Amino acid sequence: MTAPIEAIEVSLGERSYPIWITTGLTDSAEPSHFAKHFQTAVGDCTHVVLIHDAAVANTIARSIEQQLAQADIRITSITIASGETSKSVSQLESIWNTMLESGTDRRSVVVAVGGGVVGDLAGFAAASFTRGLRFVQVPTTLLSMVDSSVGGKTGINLPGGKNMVGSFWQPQMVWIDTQSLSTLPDRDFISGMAEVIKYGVIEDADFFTWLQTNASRMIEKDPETLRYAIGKSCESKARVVAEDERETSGRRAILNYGHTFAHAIEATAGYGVCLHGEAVSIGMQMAAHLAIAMELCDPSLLEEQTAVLSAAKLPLVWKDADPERMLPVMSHDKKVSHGKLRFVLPDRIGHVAMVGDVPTDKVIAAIHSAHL
Ligand SMILES: NC(=O)c1ccc[n+]([C@@H]2O[C@H](COP(=O)([O-])OP(=O)(O)OC[C@H]3O[C@@H](n4cnc5c(N)ncnc54)[C@H](O)[C@@H]3O)[C@@H](O)[C@H]2O)c1
Ligand SMILES: O=C(O)C(=O)C[C@@H](O)[C@H](O)[C@H](O)COP(=O)(O)O
Ligand SMILES: [Zn+2]
Repeated sequence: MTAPIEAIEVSLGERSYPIWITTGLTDSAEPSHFAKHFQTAVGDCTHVVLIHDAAVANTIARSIEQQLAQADIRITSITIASGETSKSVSQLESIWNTMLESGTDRRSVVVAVGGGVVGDLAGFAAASFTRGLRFVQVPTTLLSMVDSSVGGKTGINLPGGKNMVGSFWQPQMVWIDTQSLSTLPDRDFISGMAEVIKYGVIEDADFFTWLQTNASRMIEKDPETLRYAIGKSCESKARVVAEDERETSGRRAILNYGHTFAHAIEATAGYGVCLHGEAVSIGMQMAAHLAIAMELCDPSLLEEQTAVLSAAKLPLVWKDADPERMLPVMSHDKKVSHGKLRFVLPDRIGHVAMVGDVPTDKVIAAIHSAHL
């Protein structure tokens, strides 16, 4: 039997915070759980800007609003239209204006309720309004529970590049209630599986072995299996972020495995056409092909990765993969150093390295390898 609530610490000195993992406690008979943990994490608070995805407006966002109101906290509620196109300059400007009109001040707290889109957008609104407000993440998709709510990367997209404007801004607490996954569409759930599998390939070979048996059980949403995988993923992310909060030493860049290709797929397809996790799955395949071409790893790594991604029903190829369109977008990748692309490539399951000086013809071949 899983404990009703578990905590994982993100250890960042004075910016440390807890990730709480529960199943059903947000809506439980004793409805003060969220409010109690919220008040412990943020301290004094009389005003919350509750930024939530339209898809959860009548479920978890409403429960949280009611609990905060019962604790005598004034709420300014902002609903965000579902989908990647909301991570935009115009949506951010609209949030800033609502914050201004509603009397948001430096003691206000932003609470983000939704998937990675709302978390990244609301996090950047919190980081930028009056130069920084406290904020809390309440992730409601698998992807946001295992990845985007943890670690403090916030931001928005530009048409020519993913996450091009943003900041590192850590939350005060992450509140995961796995019960909210019951309403998540299958396609979005499966998209999140790519980031779960990523942890196995980049830094946790034992977790990868576990996924070889359990990935298919996860997509059946078996509750115990899900809780275990969410916990392992959060531990993995917290470990890496604690070692390199702002991606300065290079350690944190391992979390970008597959993303140089993935972000170019998302931008060239048009945001929202290929979901982030779908693009990460295809990008991991391209990266594994590239690692083999660079003689960094054995071809069996690609076979094992393909098997687990397939068990999770993730896509492995992209019908419109076009190097001519993708390479210019890839040149804006945040790992580019002195004008040169660098890739996170695996040398064995559970270990990756940052590799520069990759010949362009090999990159083009890797893109073609995952072209339908
Ligand atoms: N900051 C980071 O470290 C980080 C990490 C990984 C990904 N990301 C970003 O996260 C975004 C992707 O996040 P995502 O996969 O959560 O997508 P998302 O936020 O677009 O959510 C996916 C879909 O699920 C809906 N939804 C959300 N919660 C729901 C629920 N409980 N029930 C029913 N529907 C629900 C949303 O309306 C949306 O249509 C991308 O922009 C990506 O770049 C950021
Ligand atoms: O937290 C990180 O660091 C990551 O790289 C996690 C990624 O899954 C995530 O998609 C992130 O937003 C990508 O960051 P970017 O710096 O390449 O925009
Ligand atoms: Zn990602």
